[in-house]
Amino acid sequence: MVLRVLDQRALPTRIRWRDVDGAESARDAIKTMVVRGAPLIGVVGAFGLALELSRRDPGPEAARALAERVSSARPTAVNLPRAVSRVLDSYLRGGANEALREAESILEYERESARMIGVHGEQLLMDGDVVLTHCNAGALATVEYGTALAPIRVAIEMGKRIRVIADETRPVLQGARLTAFELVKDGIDTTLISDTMVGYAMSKGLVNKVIVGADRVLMDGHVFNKIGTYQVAILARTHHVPFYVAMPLSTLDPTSSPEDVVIEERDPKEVLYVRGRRIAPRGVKVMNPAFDMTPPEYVSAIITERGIAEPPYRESLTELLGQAQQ
Ligand SMILES: CSC[C@H]1O[C@H](OP(=O)(O)O)[C@H](O)[C@@H]1O
Repeated sequence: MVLRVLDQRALPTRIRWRDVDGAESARDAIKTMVVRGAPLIGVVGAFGLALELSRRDPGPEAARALAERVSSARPTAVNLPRAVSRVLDSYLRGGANEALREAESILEYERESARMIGVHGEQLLMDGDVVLTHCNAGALATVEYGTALAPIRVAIEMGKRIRVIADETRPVLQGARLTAFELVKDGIDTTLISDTMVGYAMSKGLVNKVIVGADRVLMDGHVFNKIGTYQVAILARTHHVPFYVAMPLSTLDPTSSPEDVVIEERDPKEVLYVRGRRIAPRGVKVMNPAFDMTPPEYVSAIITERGIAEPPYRESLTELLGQAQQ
């Protein structure tokens, strides 16, 4: 048995599939961003580990080592280690079949969470709104509805006229390549802008709301998301545009402090090249942090599958988490 995943590095110009049949192929698919997006890498990591455990039944020590290989593929999104840990615990507790059942349960959880984020988040959108989004937090980052794109999809399903502005999201271009791909395919009115145009669009009153996804959210509302999110949040605050974060509770990290979170530094080539063409001279230095942190004071509300959390976030997120654990 294998998990067939869409190679997102080839989108939007080519549809290319890749098989994940174990821990190493899952690690490689996640690390090289064949698949990306916090919930989706959790799902792929879970299945990669579960498929290997069900094929080899390697025993506890080897299983722990395999889990570590998958969990360490990317450091920032909390969904990955959480999902892998759930599969490992299931294997240690109940064997290989239990591990596969846990992976399937994680998939179903993310599918239903995405839909419910849409149902709750839709209430924040008004007919005629133009919603700006950053990076890709759609079906290609999760399962089906997405997170940031879920309220947009549900609002449109309910008859609201919603238009989207997607920024390109350098350097990996998830906005231009993935969000635009998804929304055009769905027939949703979408305008692509470069990252440098966000301030201009807001200054001209072209943006009514912002919704972004998340890779890790702390209990006090610090949001770790794609690089560039922080500056979108600052601009939204400056222009009095509500800035919403959409995330399943699987992305909530109840224990870490901001200084504990590792911001992934990716290959400088992602900045030096665009689709294989070099755009900067040899010898230039490069920074390539894949994520940044947005402090809670810039976050208008956090949309989850259990409802909408409003400041102060420690109280509201604790309440929603408590409901989820009942
Ligand atoms: C719904 S999680 C999507 C989240 O993941 C993206 O990062 P990457 O493309 O590097 O996996 C980005 O931060 C999105 O908001």
